[in-house]
Amino acid sequence: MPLLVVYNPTSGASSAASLFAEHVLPLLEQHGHTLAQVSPTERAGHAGELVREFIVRYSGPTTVVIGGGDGTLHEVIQALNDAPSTAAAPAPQRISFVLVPCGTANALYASLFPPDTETPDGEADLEYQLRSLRAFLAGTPAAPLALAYTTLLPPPYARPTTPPRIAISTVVASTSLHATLLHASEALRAAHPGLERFKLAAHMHIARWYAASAKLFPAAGGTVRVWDPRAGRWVRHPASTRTDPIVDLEGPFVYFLSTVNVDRLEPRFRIVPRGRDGEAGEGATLDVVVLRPRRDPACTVDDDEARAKFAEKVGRVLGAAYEDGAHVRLRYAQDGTVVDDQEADGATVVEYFRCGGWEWEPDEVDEYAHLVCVDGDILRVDKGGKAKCVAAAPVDENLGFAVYV
Ligand SMILES: Nc1ncnc2c1ncn2[C@@H]1O[C@H](COP(=O)(O)OP(=O)(O)OP(=O)(O)O)[C@@H](O)[C@H]1O
Repeated sequence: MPLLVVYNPTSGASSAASLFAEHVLPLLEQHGHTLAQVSPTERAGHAGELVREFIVRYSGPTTVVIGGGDGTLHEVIQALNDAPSTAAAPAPQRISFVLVPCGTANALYASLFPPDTETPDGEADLEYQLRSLRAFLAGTPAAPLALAYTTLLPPPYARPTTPPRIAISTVVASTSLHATLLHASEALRAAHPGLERFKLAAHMHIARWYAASAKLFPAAGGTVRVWDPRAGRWVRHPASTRTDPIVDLEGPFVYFLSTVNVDRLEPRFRIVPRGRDGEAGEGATLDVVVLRPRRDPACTVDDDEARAKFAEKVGRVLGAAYEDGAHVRLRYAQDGTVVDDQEADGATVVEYFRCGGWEWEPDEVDEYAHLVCVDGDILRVDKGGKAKCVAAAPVDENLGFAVYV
């Protein structure tokens, strides 16, 4: 099978070039692999172009050794999906990735290879970075990746001129705080190349509420489920029945984030702690984490003071996500205090859903509610439009994307 090596020398701490020259390429050669092509990316978008050109030249199943973060993988998958299907294009084949994590967050890699809890942040050792490569060298079969397809729908009164673009994620599709902070964090990249830029951006926007409504759709043939921390299992959402399975969520929202394939967005930020525990036979699903201030019994008005008070609770929730996903256990006491106590009377602070898809309809007046993040790319819903996201799994083992684990 032809082997393409692509790495993004600018991702994360800009260490990909030396990692590949000193370790990745020598290891591949020592194991007898012939490298059909080795290409560092030269600009944004280049990784996708390189992989597209490669599979036109070498038709058939392909393995790509990819060095970068989640954004680099996203670019490749997006470019392959956007490629025009012409008679001259090769028939689609499975593409398998060897991931070499060189990015800032490396959410997919950290989820596939959860870091040792004893290892301090930022001190992942070389052997840890080579685990997907070692799996490939050992001949382990690649595991299929689920995908999420996000579409921006125009307002119902608009006459569509082009078909809506579909954005594909292997990690995250989000709105609200997460989309806003990813948008804001890009401006901080030069000054803060590490993970701290996400915390800085979160701090800047943590008191913002987002005016929107959302719907959750079940996975094929099922119902929308919600995590019950008392029972320690998924249960049917009370509003989702076999005959009427759609769950409506009214805003305002603070957090609305959905994932596939992952249980964390950074090595320690385990925001969807059940995200790697798919259940057999349930098809492709999304894990969705939602924070809505109106669930807080102390949050009865909407003014600056209420938002500032709720922001403290948001900080507590996001902090608990760094404690092995403890945020999904937090509940409100009667007075709105956030407690880690399953005997507390109130609702869970976080709503943690498992579903097949969602739809997000921002209020026209709320600019920030129009932002959608798809694996780090920021999209904007048209005024009067909606975003829709659905989960999908490869239909057979010869198609789609897979990763060596
Ligand atoms: N040679 C290049 N010069 C500048 N930008 C590049 C180059 N090659 C790729 N890029 C861009 O760099 C962006 C960031 O890469 P990537 O997402 O892999 O790293 P990261 O953001 O540090 O990691 P993560 O997404 O895991 O947080 C990519 O979206 C891509 O568009």
